[in-house]
Amino acid sequence: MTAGGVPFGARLAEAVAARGPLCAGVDPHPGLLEAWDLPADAGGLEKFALTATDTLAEHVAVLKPQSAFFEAYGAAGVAVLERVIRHARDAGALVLLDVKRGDIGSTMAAYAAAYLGEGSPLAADAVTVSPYLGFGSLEPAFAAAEATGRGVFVLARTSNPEGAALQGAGTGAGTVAQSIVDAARERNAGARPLGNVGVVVGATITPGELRLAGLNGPILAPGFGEQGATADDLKPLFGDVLAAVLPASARGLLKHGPDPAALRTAVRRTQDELRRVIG
Ligand SMILES: O=c1ccn([C@@H]2O[C@H](COP(=O)(O)O)[C@@H](O)[C@H]2O)c(=O)[nH]1
Repeated sequence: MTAGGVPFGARLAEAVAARGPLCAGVDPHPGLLEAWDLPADAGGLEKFALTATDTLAEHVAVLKPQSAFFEAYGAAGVAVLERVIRHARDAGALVLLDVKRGDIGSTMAAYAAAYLGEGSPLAADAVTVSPYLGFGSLEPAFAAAEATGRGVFVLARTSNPEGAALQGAGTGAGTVAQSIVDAARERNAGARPLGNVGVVVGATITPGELRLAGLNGPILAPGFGEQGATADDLKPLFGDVLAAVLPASARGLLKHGPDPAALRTAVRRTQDELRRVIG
């Protein structure tokens, strides 16, 4: 166990208690770079990502860089991502790297080493993973997370409308999405205060689609903000497990930049809205 010897679930609970549940996305969209009057090159990416990180990270429990927008600039983009991870952690935020990786076990072990391995330049506090090759294929990521005090968020029912047909498809035990939640619940059994296997459930989905009670793990809820979900949607959707929810917003915050004061105001306003419903 590394990361100070404290498991991810405990570190997350402490961060949320101190800073609230908002997960701020750092998504350097080309459209946002343009809106911030920055060039669509590695220099523009660096200015955007570090301004966003240095402004937001000290105010939120979790910062979620979207790897795709960094990878788009090749090695220079990945170098910026490494700096974003370091800056965010130095500011006291937990870093949830949104990479959505998933592969056969032997390859998954290499992804786990890259994103969850102690000393890796891209190691974050947690990553998103895709269970499309089977929940069990993610075992190397679960093992690495357990060994290093990090977390894994498994896609269950995503926020995009195209996810519904596949993830809502029935199996003997219910839907595909439900089977992912149930498998995560098993892995988190007995952990206190929260296990280190989270699920991704979009804040945009219909209430009642999933049974989340007893998950005993964190729930990343993207779709909050620019994709249309609001703070008032959270209670009907997550009910008794609301305290474990991390509502995630990227564009909804970042569109207020590049002025750091305006970004901070947007974060505070969003945190106040969440406090009203989550407490
Ligand atoms: O179900 C999912 C899983 C991940 N995402 C990611 O979250 C952000 C959302 O950005 P917004 O600007 O707040 O819409 C983005 O990085 C997605 O890849 C998601 O939206 N839905």
